[in-house]
Amino acid sequence: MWRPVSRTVFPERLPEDKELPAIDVFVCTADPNNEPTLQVMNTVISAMALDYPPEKVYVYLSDDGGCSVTLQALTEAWGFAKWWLPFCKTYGIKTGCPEAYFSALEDDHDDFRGREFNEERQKILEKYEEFKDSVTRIKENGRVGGKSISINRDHSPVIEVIKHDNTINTVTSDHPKLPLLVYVSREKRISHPHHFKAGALNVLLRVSGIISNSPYILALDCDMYCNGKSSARQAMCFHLDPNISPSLAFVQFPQKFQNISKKDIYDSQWRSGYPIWQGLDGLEGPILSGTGFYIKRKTFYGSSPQKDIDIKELKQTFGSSNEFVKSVNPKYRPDIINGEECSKVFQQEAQFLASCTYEKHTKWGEEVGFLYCLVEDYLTGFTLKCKGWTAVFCNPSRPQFLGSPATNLNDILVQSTRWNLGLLDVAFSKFCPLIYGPLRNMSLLGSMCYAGLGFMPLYCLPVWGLATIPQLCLLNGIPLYPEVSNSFFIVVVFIFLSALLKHLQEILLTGGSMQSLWYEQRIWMIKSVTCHLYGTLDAVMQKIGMKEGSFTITNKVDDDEQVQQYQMGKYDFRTSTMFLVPLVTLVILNVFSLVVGVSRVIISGSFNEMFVQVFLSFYVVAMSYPVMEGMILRKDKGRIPPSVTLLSAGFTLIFLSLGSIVFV
Ligand SMILES: O=c1ccn([C@@H]2O[C@H](COP(=O)(O)OP(=O)(O)O[C@H]3O[C@H](CO)[C@@H](O)[C@H](O)[C@H]3O)[C@@H](O)[C@H]2O)c(=O)[nH]1
Ligand SMILES: [Mn+2]
Repeated sequence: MWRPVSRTVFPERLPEDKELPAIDVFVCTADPNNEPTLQVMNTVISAMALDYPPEKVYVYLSDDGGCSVTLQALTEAWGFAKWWLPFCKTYGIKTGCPEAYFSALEDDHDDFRGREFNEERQKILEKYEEFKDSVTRIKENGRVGGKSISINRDHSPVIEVIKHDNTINTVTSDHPKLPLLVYVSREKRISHPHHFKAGALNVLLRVSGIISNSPYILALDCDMYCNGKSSARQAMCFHLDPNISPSLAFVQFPQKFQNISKKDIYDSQWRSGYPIWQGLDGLEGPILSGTGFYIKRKTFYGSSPQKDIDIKELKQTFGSSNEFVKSVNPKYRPDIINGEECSKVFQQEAQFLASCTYEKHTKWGEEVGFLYCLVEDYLTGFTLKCKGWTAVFCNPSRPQFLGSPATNLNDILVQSTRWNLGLLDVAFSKFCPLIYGPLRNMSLLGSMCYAGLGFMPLYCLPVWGLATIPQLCLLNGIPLYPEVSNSFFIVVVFIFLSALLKHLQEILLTGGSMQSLWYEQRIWMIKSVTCHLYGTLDAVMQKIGMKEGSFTITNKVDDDEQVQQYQMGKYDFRTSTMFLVPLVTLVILNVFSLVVGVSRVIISGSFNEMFVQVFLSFYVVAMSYPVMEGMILRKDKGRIPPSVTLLSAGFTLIFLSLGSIVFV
């Protein structure tokens, strides 16, 4: 049964601080050119500032770019955190993210706090400015030829405990307790596959295993900062609840975004997603969504809630590190946190665990850790459910994690193509949710939700069909749908309206406006005919071995002009011809079929039998107004280049000739 669940937590009922379990926070970054270093550091600092005993928080930054710039900036971040954390604590600042706090995105009512606070705030602001300057300087120095920072794709592992302080457990006013901060850059060799984010997370799982081995892990993308400080305690309300805890794998918070424009023309908030997460919470739990989740470490070690790890096969499964194998026992407390210096032996072991050959002949990425594919979150979460683990969806009114949305069409389409490829790749593998799910512990409804997402890229087929076949038939005088006077006409109207009204209902229930319907329908159509199509083609090519999947990092650098256009609700068509041509071709085809169709209806009086087809062309044309505007009226940089229009007109001609061959 579909039973959407809303949850409330009571953190005041948690046990005392000294009884709370430790948490390892994993932050991933991969490219300082596309992922602004300052933003990454803000995410790290916001995680350090979580409202949780600092000696029980260990923050790990994985740097897949292997850039010394990131390491240097992290050291600076640690220096700033020494000021920032006590300030947040003393004054109960609601967000631990300094950038959000100082840029007044935050609603901490500072005006009412008095002089002492204002002086202190000013001092911290100066420290923050100094920190920002030093990050800028570090980046300037790191640029090659004044351009971009070079990504090191061939290097040995680098693991550094940013500050390991023996006084970590003592508190004095000038020596605040800070969470341990660790920089991890795994070994990269061009000849070795590195499995993208999942590979990075698995290295973090191992390295953290011999440093802190915390029973819970919070994973964060580098652009998703902790907007609230209480997420850890909120998550523990579930993880420590004896009624659900034994089978509970993770607590997922929604991915929410700041600065979404009013019109949200690219549906960056992905509105349709979270009602499904809530519904799934009534079954086995929400889909794992890559970032903002607190997960039990044990779930990564291949066991099910009822069955423990097979001790005999430890080394075949986890690789040959004795230290790591010891850590698979949740009770194991590594030496480093008992106050020992970060020894040479430890360094060697950590480097071994982060080397690119470590996983050879082990089950990492296949059965343990994050599973290797482009959508590691979706697949890992799915297999956990199949083993009998459950999850909960925690969606408090104050968003606990906030990211920056993609603000231009190109970023949206590139990102979505990658997801589509990844999803379809899973859907067509042995993990096909419709088969693998029901054969294991998953309910049919739960499996169908996973399948709905996994097979989503195939939407390109019906959408392409609806955007071409009725139109070509109309042009060739072939009626496809019931006549208006036919009683079956009502069925067509019912199907069309019910789909539209269902979407409208979702929008209105989630605080959107009537207008949002058009924006969301439009971007859905744009995605269906472009990135769903390319994702599907990529998946097919990958299956037959003609192409290898790759993880193009989503750009996180905002271009001011693009942001302005986005905020005004203007589409930015500066994207590749590959994305524009299918879109423009379909628009031209529909305009043509509308004009000819209407003329034909008037001349031949066939309104009755051709109504639905004329209406479909009209609907597509009406939806595509911004595309036509981009082709004809706009003269700015974000318009559709005439060369694309010309090329698309050529493709339309091909369609028309094909249509007249097939349908005549
Ligand atoms: O080789 C890689 C590639 C990516 N990343 C990191 O992975 C995160 C997500 O990458 P991003 O480019 O932001 O991709 P998105 O499409 O925005 O990410 C969504 O989709 C991913 C794959 O499904 C999920 O892992 C993410 O959590 C989810 O936010 C970022 O922190 C990256 O730095 C790495 O560490 N190594
Ligand atoms: Mn992202």
